[in-house]
Amino acid sequence: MTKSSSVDLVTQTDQKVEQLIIQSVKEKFPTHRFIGEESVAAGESCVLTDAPTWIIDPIDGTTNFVHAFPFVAVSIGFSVNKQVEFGVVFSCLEDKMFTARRGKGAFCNGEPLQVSDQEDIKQSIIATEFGSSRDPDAVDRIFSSLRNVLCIPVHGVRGAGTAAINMCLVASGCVEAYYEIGIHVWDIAAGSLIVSEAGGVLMDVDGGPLDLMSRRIVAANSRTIAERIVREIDAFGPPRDDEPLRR
Ligand SMILES: O=P([O-])([O-])O[C@@H]1[C@@H](O)[C@H](O)[C@@H](O)[C@H](O)[C@@H]1O
Ligand SMILES: [Mg+2]
Ligand SMILES: [Mg+2]
Repeated sequence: MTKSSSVDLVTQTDQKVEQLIIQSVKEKFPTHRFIGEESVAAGESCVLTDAPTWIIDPIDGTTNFVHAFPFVAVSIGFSVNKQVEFGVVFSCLEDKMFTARRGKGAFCNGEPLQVSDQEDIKQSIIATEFGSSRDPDAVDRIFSSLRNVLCIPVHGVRGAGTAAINMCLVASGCVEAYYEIGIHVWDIAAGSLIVSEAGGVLMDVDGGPLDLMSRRIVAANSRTIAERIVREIDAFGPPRDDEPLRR
């Protein structure tokens, strides 16, 4: 089925996985709150409060899932006082479980993760996505930023088709940075902690501090690389996740 547009997909599997996660967590933590992609699509509110909150993307990479393009993930972040305390991204087909707890490091299948130490953007690979907007003005701006980044020049630009896995690629040192405009809080909550606990940095595409609800992110191995990318991005602002009339 489709949601906000003909290219914004959802399957029964997305909905079932989200229900399964929420039901099983609720049994143990009945007072906790949830922000789940498919619950929000069904009309639930999407406001991040100070209360303990599970932020869930049941399938990150639904378009990949529908087409059998082999990168999909389950992403779960847990926040208290609007700060992510732990994050888990399971890259299902790679069978890789990425985990991070604030102040305790990031891991893949139990092995510690460390971002790349490459500080020369010209020796870097950058990950990004085209997103699910097909509004011509937004697409022009995404392409203009992409052209600017590619022509720095960088070694390459890649995209796995899932924000969560792109962020785990930053944490693993396979790419130096990931940026995107148009993602949602459930795409990045877990991945943001995994990147920072692997030694990386997070910022808004305008160089300010990351705002999980702003639908914009730069996640990089270093401030140098992040700020260099920020210089090339045409930063526009889609409706925020916590804006009541965003859908
Ligand atoms: O919808 P979904 O498959 O959970 O999540 C998707 C992301 O992971 C993808 O990388 C991004 O470009 C899309 O805008 C969308 O947010
Ligand atoms: Mg997603
Ligand atoms: Mg999803």
